[in-house]
Amino acid sequence: MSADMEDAFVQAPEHRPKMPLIQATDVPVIDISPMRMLPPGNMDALVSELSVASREWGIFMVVGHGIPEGTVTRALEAGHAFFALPAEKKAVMRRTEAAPAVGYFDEEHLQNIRDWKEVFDFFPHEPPPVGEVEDNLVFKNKWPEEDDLPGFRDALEEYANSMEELAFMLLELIARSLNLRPDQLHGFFGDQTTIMRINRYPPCPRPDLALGNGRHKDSGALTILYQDDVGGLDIRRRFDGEWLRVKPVHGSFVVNIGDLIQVWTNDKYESVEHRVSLNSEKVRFSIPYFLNPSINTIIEPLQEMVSTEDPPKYNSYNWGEFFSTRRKAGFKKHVVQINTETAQFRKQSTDCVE
Ligand SMILES: O=C(O)CCC(=O)C(=O)O
Ligand SMILES: [Fe+2]
Repeated sequence: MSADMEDAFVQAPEHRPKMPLIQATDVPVIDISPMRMLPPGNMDALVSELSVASREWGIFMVVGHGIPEGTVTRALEAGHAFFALPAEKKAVMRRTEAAPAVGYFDEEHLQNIRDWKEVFDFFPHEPPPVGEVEDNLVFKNKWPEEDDLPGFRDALEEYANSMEELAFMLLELIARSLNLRPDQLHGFFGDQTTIMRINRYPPCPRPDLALGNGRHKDSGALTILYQDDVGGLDIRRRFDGEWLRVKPVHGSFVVNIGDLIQVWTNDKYESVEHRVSLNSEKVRFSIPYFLNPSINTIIEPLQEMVSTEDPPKYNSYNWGEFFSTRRKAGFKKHVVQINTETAQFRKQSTDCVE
């Protein structure tokens, strides 16, 4: 199809980016500094801003988070150094079909089409093994040798610790905005399966045909994303399906409401569909932190979020099984696409009438 790019990367015509994109100028930017004051400042305004952003957008940016710029710079520099390693060093850390959870990878297939990117993933807390079943994921990080990349692991762990603190602050704000106990969501994250990732999107000869990340919704609880100033993150506007570019805001993090919050809130908050567009000149880096619950969590709408007038819109599902299927599905192209969307657990209208 294209002389300078393999067909594996080519998106179906309806999913190709149509340039130029509209800039999303009004994605909410939320200053969370009242959360960090001792004693905490008045949070009412903050909680209601967050509620509107989560309800209407499913995505917002946070500033006033208190994370030192140096923490971000060190993680970013570590990422640059990692991808500059010789291919044979990266190959040692490569995801394998038997252990497709974390490590280095450059063949992820979101929506069964290859993404134009390379990634390094790790678990900030290695989760306990799932059990005896042979088919299960191996939860073991694959770090480079310290001699090859001095300070790499420290820089990423420092960044992950900051993200964890921020993630728990956001969970508290979300809980407050739903009139739940401030720590009500915290209990889901005991043996968390959170993943941190560094994405490197190289310049692409055909940004009109390929994507750095195919369209998707994040399946965990929350994603906190650093993006550099190149730009490429696009979100899909709900009311008309139009794709908009999220302009990078220096010093901010992008927060995505994930599918789990959508299910827990029985659709009061909704995750946002997004993707990454490419360009032919610049390398782009981003660092997502995917806050995921404990492996054996049963996911279903929270009792407090349902009523006789608003019955549960989702069937229960097991996070570990879903997580494992989704990680495995993205490992390669399948003849028949595997359904790894949270939407598969939505009750059909006939299920509701029991
Ligand atoms: O690189 C980005 O801006 C977004 C990445 C993303 O959506 C993901 O890794 O899930
Ligand atoms: Fe994403």
